This record gives sequence, structure tokens and C-alpha cells, in this order.
Amino acid sequence: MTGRNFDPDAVRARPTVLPGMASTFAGQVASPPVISSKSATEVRHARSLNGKPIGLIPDFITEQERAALYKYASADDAPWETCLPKGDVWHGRLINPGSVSPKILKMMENIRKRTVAHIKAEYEITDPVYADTLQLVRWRPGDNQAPHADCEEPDGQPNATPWRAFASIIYLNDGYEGGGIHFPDRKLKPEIKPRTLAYFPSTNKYRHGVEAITSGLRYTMSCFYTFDARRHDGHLV
Ligand SMILES: O=C(O)CCC(=O)C(=O)O
Ligand SMILES: [Fe+2]
Repeated sequence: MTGRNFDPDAVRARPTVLPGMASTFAGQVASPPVISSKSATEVRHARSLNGKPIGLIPDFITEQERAALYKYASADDAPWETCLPKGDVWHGRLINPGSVSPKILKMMENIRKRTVAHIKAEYEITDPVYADTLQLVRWRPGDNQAPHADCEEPDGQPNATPWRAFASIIYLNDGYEGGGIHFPDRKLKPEIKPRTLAYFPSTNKYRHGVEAITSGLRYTMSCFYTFDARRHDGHLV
């Protein structure tokens, strides 16, 4: 699963809520106050989740939720952000909480709460978990993501989002070709249906990529979670 299918730049971590972003990135929520004095080295790391299974839960959201999120994201006037530079692989592909309608935001927060509860139980996590990202994402023909880990570089060095502990993705539609999520080191390319929840820790043990979309549009609701209270995105989990 290497080579021509992937644009190496497309591996860039999706931008999230970072200190100072609120003024320049319309649609991002303001940075939450620092509510922890723990230093980065004291915060629980994603590595503590190595060995936990990749979760794949069909029918995790209701058809009503899926249809509402899909309708919202696929509408002609959906508020895809245009603040990132045009050359950025994520330009025009993200809807952040600040630009979502109140009804949709409530639905997304509710889904995320259920997602976190599910993952905490499955992974036997009793520590507080904070959400760092809540986004709708679109993948157009040609969009792809090279195999990557969400918190570290291939050599184990921290990447641009080293606080991430695990991710969740909810798939909102079919009717596109390509776009399979796959875990090359595990030779795993799960069958994904609309309404499926996928989740996995953010380390190199869970390297994953997204094959290029070859036709149609792929929509997801995508979240990252952390044990670091300083990265809390201000929306409830
Ligand atoms: O959309 C997917 O299936 C995975 C996305 C992903 O890995 C990421 O955004 O880091
Ligand atoms: Fe990822």
C-alpha cells in the first residue's frame, strides 16, 4: 500500500483547535482555558493504549443521525472552511464546530459523547479524556492520506499533534469509490458501511492511511481525543 496512490503531503495532520487559532481561523472555537498544571511529560501518552484493539462498530449512529449529518455536509451551502491556505491538503475540506448550525452541533456532541463512553469502556480507560477535534470532513476525488500515526512520526518522534491518544471516525455515506481506510502493517482493510464507527490509538502500532477517492465524495465525522486537559476543544465529551 505505498506509492502512487498517495500524495506524501497528504499525511499532514488535520489542523485542530490550537492556542491563538481563534482569531485567524473563523469557525474554530476559542482556545479553552488551561485547566491542568500537568507538564507534557506527566500526561498519559497514547503508548499506554498499545495493544488495545481497533474498534469497528457497524450501525453505531442511527440512520436519522447519519441522514441529518450527510444532508448538512452535502448541501450546496455547507460551511466548508476556506481559511487554510489554498495549497493546504485540508483546504475546503473541514467543517469546524464554530460554523455548524446549533442543531447539528448538538447532534455531533451527543454522538461524540456516546463514542467516548464506548471507547473508554472498551479500552478500560478510567482517566479523564478530553476531545481535541470535532469535525465533518470531506474527501473529493484524488484526496487521500498516506499511512501515518496520529501522534508520532515513523521514527517515534512526536509529530505536530503529539497529545493525541486515540481517534474516532464515523462514516456518513456510500456512493463513492476508493477511499478505503487501511492498516498496512496489519494487512487490514476493513469493510466500512455508512453509520460505522472506527476507532484506534494514535501510535505507530496503528499506522493507517486512506486510499485515494476515485469517484464521488466521502464524508466523515472525525474526532481526536487526548489525556491532556490543555488540548480540550471546549466542547463537551
Ligand atoms: O477518514 C479516515 O478513514 C481516516 C482519517 C485519518 O486517519 C486522519 O484524519 O488522521
Ligand atoms: Fe489518521
